[in-house]
Amino acid sequence: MTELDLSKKVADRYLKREVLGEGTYGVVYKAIDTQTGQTVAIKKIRIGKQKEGVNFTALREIKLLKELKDPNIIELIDCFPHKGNLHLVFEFMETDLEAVIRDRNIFLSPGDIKSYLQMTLKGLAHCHKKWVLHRDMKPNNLLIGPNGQLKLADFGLARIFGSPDRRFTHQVFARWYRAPELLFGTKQYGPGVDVWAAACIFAELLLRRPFLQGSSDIDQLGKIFAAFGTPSPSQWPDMLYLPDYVEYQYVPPPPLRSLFPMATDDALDLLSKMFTYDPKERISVQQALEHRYFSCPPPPTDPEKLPRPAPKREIKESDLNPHEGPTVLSPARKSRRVMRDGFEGNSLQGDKIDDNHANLKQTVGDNAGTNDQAPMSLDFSVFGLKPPNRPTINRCLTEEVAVQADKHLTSVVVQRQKITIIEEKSQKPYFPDPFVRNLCSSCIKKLVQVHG
Ligand SMILES: Nc1ncnc2c1ncn2[C@@H]1O[C@H](COP(=O)(O)OP(=O)(O)OP(=O)(O)O)[C@@H](O)[C@H]1O
Repeated sequence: MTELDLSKKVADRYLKREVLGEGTYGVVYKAIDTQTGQTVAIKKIRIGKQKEGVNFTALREIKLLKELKDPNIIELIDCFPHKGNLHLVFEFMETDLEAVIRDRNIFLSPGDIKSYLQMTLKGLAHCHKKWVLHRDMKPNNLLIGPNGQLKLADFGLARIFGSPDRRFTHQVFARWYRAPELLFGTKQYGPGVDVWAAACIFAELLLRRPFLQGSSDIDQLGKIFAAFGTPSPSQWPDMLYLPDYVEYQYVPPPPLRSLFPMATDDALDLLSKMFTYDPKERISVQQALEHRYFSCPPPPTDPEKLPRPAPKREIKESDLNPHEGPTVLSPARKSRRVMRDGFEGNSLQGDKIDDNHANLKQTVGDNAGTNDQAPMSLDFSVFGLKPPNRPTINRCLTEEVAVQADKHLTSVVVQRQKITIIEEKSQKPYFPDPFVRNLCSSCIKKLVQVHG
């Protein structure tokens, strides 16, 4: 039997049902395994048409993932090539951690948070033991099964198929979980990148909102430094030699307690160890699991007793968590200019949001050395409102800010394409350039119409 016959035979085994969604690597279908009757999720990965057929190196690597069997890792039941696509068959999962975090009807007790973090770390520990990194940890990659078990999904895909293409809007927010060494362009990284991401998820569980919401890679580093202080070379000696290293203005670290007012001392201690700048000094997943946070009361909640989110597609806008908790604003980066000269013809709506970031990055490079005021990132909590939804393709992320800004601002002055927003009370410029930078041209027009 040829490889092709074999793959056709396997493909016939699964009865495709509805599309569950589309991710970075392709479409995911619900399906029934006709041999076992089991409901499965099939991820169809586009690998393009290749003359020599499917990419068997990728296939071989994927088969290795099949060996990664652990209660906290989603089981890769099967994989097969079919019509130029790789099909990965996974156990079907009900929901994911993002849905839990965002469902405001769910109260997460300290024991619940501990349980979710423990399951996350246990899954990671198993893979790190086998020298496999995840590289794309985020709450929607942590799936939750019918018995409350949390399982890591998309393991190793980033390595096998390359890093997710960040031009896709739905991938933009993966940067919120990226370790500083990745943001500084390191080529050599290890399990520490997953520990950092797990720390971001821990923080998100505590705050019920994403912790460090950078709008570009540069802004992401700014957010990180604002939260933990700008790292000194003695704190992280290798930092100076990283490919994309640039010096940031020094900011001292605020007390961690001020960012997580409700966390216990043990939780804060573990969090600070997971958020260590130098990846060589960062706590390992195994050490994290042995931290006293897990052995001291309260015990982690039994997975079966964890609060269950409403089925994914039934979550309504009104159920989303309001934005609460402290603000993290970015410190300025030295010697950079991010403001573009004009906005006309530079609409940044919808699926082009990330192009904006690309433009900004370009501008930074082009203007390195100028002394314009470096931007602070806009943090949505200054408006005391909910954070932006994770974007969908057609959503203008900045629109919401513009609308909220309406309530607080009195006028927008447009002068030689430079826009100043005047604050109501003080009548002084409010969030100058950096704020405007975050608005797309149509939002600016809207503001101008209202106030100008
Ligand atoms: N094993 C599974 N069981 C049930 N639903 C799943 C499973 N795997 C993925 N899904 C669903 O399919 C959809 C697409 O998933 P996929 O993992 O490809 O992308 P994503 O997680 O939405 O985004 P990204 O690619 O950026 O991680 C999501 O709604 C996801 O919840």
